Amino acid sequence: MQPIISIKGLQKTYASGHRALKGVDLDIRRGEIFALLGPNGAGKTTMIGAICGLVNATGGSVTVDGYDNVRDYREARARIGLVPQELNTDQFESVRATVAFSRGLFGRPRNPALVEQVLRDLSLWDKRDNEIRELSGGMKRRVMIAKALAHEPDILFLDEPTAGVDVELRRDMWAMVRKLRDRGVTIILTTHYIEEAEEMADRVGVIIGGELILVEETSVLMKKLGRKELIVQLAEPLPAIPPELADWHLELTAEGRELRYVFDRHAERTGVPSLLGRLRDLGINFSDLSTHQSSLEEIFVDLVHGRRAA
Ligand SMILES: Nc1ncnc2c1ncn2[C@@H]1O[C@H](COP(=O)(O)OP(=O)(O)OP(=O)(O)O)[C@@H](O)[C@H]1O
Repeated sequence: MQPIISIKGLQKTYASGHRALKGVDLDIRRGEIFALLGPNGAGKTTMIGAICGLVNATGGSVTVDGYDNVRDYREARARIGLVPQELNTDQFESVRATVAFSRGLFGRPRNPALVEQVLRDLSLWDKRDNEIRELSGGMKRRVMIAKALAHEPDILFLDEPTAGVDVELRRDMWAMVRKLRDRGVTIILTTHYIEEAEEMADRVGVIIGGELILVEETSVLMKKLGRKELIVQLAEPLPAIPPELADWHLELTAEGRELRYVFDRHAERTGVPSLLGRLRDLGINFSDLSTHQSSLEEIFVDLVHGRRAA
């Protein structure tokens, strides 16, 4: 199937000279939930802006459902709903009018029943006549989503949808995202949280320093990220790893005082009990054991180094 969004060599250099996107290639599949994961300043918002035509790319191209997002801007943009990180709406307007107006902006005919449905889906119906400024922060976020959905887009972008929201809103947000996906809407969200990507996304892209360094099915990525390290502090230093321990592919560090074993924390058999049993059989005593789970930051660093080495 033809991808719904096709990004080729996308570049953005800001007037300051900062290269926020360094040639990104990516195809978004029709109907998937795609999470763009990366630390602060990685280029996530710039990338969304460049796809939606809000940021002028300095190189490359983007097609949305076959429409070039510069040449055929209106056609491309009409297919996209965008929920930005920041609130950008008239604070004195009512909730219902805001959402209905947004539909009109895309040249869609009036459809009060649809606006009602969108407001109900987002638990905003009771607030329909309130002015935006009277709403709580969480409610305002919901309005931004309603606004993005008012013209029935095929693609929804959510820029850090759960940054600073409470548990209830987060849960509602995910329920809504799943419902939209079931209706065939393609969803692209940005996040700092690996757990969020794990829970929600079909695929994950990792962006660092303006480069998309990895795109992977979530299940495959989680396997890679599930690596954990066991460190065995030895009572007596070893000159070398005994051949009887070859199966575990250990590393001997700290001048022979530590054995390091990397395992998959999701695996049914981690190999840890058998390793400890074998150490005992070989008469290798240890003074302490500790485990270490890679943090997202370390994983990012590893990915970047791995890429440089390659
Ligand atoms: N208008 C601008 N002018 C100059 N530099 C900018 C501009 N907008 C963003 N940048 C820079 O481009 C880089 C990428 O910013 P961007 O907002 O895309 O990152 P992000 O991954 O969305 O970060 P965050 O997770 O913090 O939202 C950052 O270094 C940022 O300072």
